[in-house]
Amino acid sequence: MNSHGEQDDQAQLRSLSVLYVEDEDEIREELAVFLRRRVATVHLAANGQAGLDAFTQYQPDLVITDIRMPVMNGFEMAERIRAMSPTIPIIITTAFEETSYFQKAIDLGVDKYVTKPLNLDILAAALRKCARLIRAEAALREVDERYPLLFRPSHSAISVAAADGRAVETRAVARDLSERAEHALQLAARVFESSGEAIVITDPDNLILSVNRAFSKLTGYSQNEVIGKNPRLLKSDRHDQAFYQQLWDCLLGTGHWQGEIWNRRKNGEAYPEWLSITVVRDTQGQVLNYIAIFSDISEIKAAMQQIEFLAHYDPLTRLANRRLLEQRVEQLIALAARNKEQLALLFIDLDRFKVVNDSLGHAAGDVILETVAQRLRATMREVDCLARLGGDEFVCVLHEVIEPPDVHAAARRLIAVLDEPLQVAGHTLTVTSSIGISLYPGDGVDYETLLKNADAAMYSAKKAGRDRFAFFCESMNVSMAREREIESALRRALSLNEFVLHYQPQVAIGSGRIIGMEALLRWNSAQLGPIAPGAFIPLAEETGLIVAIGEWVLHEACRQNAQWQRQGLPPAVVAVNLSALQFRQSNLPETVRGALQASGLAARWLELELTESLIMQDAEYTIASLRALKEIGTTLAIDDFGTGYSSLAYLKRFAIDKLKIDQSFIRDIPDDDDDKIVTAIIGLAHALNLKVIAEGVETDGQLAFLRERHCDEMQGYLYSRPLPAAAMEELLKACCSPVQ
Ligand SMILES: Nc1nc2c(ncn2[C@@H]2O[C@H](COP(=O)(O)O[C@H]3[C@@H](O)[C@H](n4cnc5c(=O)[nH]c(N)nc54)O[C@@H]3COP(=O)(O)O)[C@@H](O)[C@H]2O)c(=O)[nH]1
Repeated sequence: MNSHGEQDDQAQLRSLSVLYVEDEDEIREELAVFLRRRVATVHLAANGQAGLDAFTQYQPDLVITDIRMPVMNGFEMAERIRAMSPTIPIIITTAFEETSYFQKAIDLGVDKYVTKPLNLDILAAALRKCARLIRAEAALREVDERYPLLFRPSHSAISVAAADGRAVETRAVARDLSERAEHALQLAARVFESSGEAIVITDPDNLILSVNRAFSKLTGYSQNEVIGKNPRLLKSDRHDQAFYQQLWDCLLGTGHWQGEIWNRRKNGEAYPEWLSITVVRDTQGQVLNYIAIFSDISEIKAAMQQIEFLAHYDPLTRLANRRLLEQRVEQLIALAARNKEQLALLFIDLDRFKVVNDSLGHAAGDVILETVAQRLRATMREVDCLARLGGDEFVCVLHEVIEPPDVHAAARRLIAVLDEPLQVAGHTLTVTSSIGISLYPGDGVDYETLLKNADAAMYSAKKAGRDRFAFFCESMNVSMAREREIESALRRALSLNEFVLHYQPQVAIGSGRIIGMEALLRWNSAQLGPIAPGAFIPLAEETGLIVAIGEWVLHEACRQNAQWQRQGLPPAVVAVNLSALQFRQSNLPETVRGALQASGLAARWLELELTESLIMQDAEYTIASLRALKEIGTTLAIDDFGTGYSSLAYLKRFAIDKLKIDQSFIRDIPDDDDDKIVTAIIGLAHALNLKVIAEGVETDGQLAFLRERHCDEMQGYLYSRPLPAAAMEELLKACCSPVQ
């Protein structure tokens, strides 16, 4: 037997339960130790009757028994066991070598006869043989169950071994199945024909005798085309000679082989199949037939490949996913450590992707991500590892003799290629990116640390204005940790009622009267203390929390303003800032209407401020959205005017009422350049029939300048800082002190 078969036998043995019946205590205990090392369970009995009881109770797979024992001898016990279980292997161990004993054993269908004193090697071989018998029996049972009565071999054999290993006698024991009925054979033949699995029966020379319909369907060969041929006509080129050699060794050694194999259909297509072959032998052990049963497993394999793909790749971009990235980076780290080289991990995050995704829809977002993946692939070397972590986050790992100048160059290349405009859903968009870079081994020696540090560097690139890259340095982790802290407190702030609004008066420059006020959000965190808007509003935007927060601001500003009006205070417009994400919510008009209805505030007392850069991002969308807001009756102002790139053509089409000159232009008045810009903005607003307000007015000189240029309104510390509601109320009560 080949060693593979021996291993199979031993494995089979390890799963078996054995009943050992022996009246001599010493021998029984000694052999029990030997058996326990080889089989799963050993049941012991001291005589035939106890053995019979144990057999009924435990239903073991194999019985080893002495013959001469008190109460009931081994033959009688074996006979009764055989009556209950005709195929169970039985090994007889005895000191008696008389022929009558052998004859009796043969009549009983005993499988092995091992003489005492016991030679443990011979007993071990007998056990292995029985294990093989059990396995073959199981395989035959399987065939038998599927195709009843058709392929059942009709023999087993007994061999008798003496203590020195010499064969004493071998005889065939018939287990004749001839009584199987004619109608059962016909039934089996029908099963054969209608089986969904392909079946091939060959003769001892392995020439095809018969195939069923499923065979023809699967392979494309008709019965006539294959009868008399060797099944190797199906052979593909996917396996070497050693594979087939092993198959045949196993088949002839154990009587059975099953496994996955690639074959070829008549049309030339290779396909994988699950093949199970059984050898049918006659009573002399001569091969009668080979029966092969197989099914096409292409679909199962394709499904498995798909699962394998999904486990390691991002289905949208077909880049490696987070799991595969981690594996690859760990391999690259090991390689770099061996070769004493550096690695660079580039963490790439698209700027304001969420805004685009929310406004243009997820299908457009997917197109952007696919385009980015293509561009990254085209820009990086084949050897570099590229992955999508999820969302709009990508990672690129540069390796093989990496020095900082190479990394600079690569990062610059990536920024440039991602900056190029792309076409999505009929829009031309520019989606910039921010890149954080960590280096192995300087910034970390394991995947987790390198990724975390590159993430911190990416964050810092974003903070520095986006569309750039940054190398990691230790201080970044500190500021990132602080931001994470703020972010987690921010998620709870609304439910904890930690937000309030302050109001900054807006004043008509001509009359000096308060005509409005800007509602400005303030957060007093129970956990972190007061947090400046500049520190949490960008975070709220990045996380999307701004939508819920912004809705709260709208409701609160309207509620407060309506309440002041009900108190009889002079009516004033309340201006509320809308963030980009809020503006892109398709239900924004409903939200605004809801806030007005809930508070009872008339729409003309609510002004919505949108930044110039926001409304110019997608001007056509803006035109429609502004119109929808305008229909509600609110006024609309463009905030931070002068910092974006407005198109005059669009400005004329936007349903706006007011331009708000950015405070950066006011700050340096008098300054030649800024003076000119402010003058031009005022002129433009008036030319377009729009009001104009200057924000950040801090000095009398600035106010005088604005008054001279006929700027309509002003807002700034000169008149008042943003005030809590109670202070603003007092100011409204004191009613409009004129500007000096
Ligand atoms: N989406 C929302 N954004 C909001 C909301 N509330 C505030 N914000 C935005 O946060 C940014 C910072 O706001 P804040 O710290 O409140 O600063 C405002 C004023 O305090 C400040 N200001 C006003 N006058 C002066 C001045 O004379 N000098 C000076 N140095 N600063 C002054 O300007 C900020 C108002 O800016 P703007 O909105 O552009 O009019 C800021 O961008 C807010 O927009 C909110 O509820 N939602």
